[in-house]
Amino acid sequence: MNAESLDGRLLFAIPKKGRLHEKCMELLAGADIQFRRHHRLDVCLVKNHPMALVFLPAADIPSFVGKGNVDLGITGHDVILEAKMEEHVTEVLQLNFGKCALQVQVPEAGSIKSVEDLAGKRVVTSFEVLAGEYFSKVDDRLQLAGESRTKIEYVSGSVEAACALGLADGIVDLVESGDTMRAAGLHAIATVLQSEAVLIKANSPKRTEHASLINLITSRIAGVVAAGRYVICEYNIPRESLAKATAVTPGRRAPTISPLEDENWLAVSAMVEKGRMAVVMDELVAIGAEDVLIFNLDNCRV
Ligand SMILES: Nc1ncnc2c1ncn2[C@@H]1O[C@H](COP(=O)(O)OP(=O)(O)OP(=O)(O)O)[C@@H](O)[C@H]1O
Ligand SMILES: O=P(O)(O)OC[C@H]1O[C@H](OP(=O)(O)OP(=O)(O)O)[C@H](O)[C@@H]1O
Repeated sequence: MNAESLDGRLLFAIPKKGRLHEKCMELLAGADIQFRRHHRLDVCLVKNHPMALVFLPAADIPSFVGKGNVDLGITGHDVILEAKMEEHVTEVLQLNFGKCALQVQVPEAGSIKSVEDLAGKRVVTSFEVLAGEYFSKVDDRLQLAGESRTKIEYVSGSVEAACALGLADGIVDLVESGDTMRAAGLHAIATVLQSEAVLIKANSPKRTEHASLINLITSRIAGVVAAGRYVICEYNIPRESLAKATAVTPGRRAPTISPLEDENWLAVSAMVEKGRMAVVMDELVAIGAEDVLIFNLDNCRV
């Protein structure tokens, strides 16, 4: 592929590997962004839009978008702050995956119990900017100066091994399930920030002709994300219990209510947040609902 074939195309950056890659592939399919990625090629043309995908490390995406070389991107909120790009990009959508927390961790068995205990000692991390800012505030608060301030050291991966290897007294690393942390004999003593994957766009794009395509792609991706967040709940309810039942399933705008052949009963259909699904079903059954059905959404525009 040559540079000319990218002329006039919107550039959309996607994490090339790691935790966010697979979910991004699902989002692109759900948004009907069609492409064929040739083996080892990191740029590929989209067949059904004037767009090209660029596959990049998640950590590099904020600066490509922030500098306007790339128009749209998907990456973690954490790496946007680590790259100091929060004023150069707009987080257009939260994508409801890649959820994790950047936490200060220390050996479970050791004598360090708090951030104040750790201050002034050695901290190893892949997030040297965020860890540096965090401990700089702690050091200021404790009035630590010069050699007494916390020493932050960068490593690019396997951060959790640093304490066992004698390189660090504590680490700052991402935690999702906590399995990695526990397996390394560590526990969290503070949270620096919460993160999830986000769709970002350039605040100062090099090309301005793509605004309407950016809006179209954003709305398609928003539809796929919402489809993963909601289910459709349908049930039958005795007419006299309708008010109680619709208080449990108010829907996004309002529930759909249809008559049944039996005039004492009504059918209700409403969108429900996936995370509330089991509780909603419990409550509906307790109120007298029958035939409670849950349907997943493939896609939607809400
Ligand atoms: N355990 C996790 N759970 C959820 N999201 C995560 C997790 N680890 C990382 N992330 C998110 O994914 C982003 C990229 O992290 P990842 O470790 O996949 O990066 P990578 O260095 O590009 O890939 P790899 O680790 O394969 O080299 C992080 O900045 C964070 O936003
Ligand atoms: O709390 P958990 O669910 O165990 O997830 C946390 C781990 O996930 C990430 O690493 P990843 O597995 O992506 O590999 P990496 O160390 O190569 O970045 C992160 O750096 C932690 O090590």
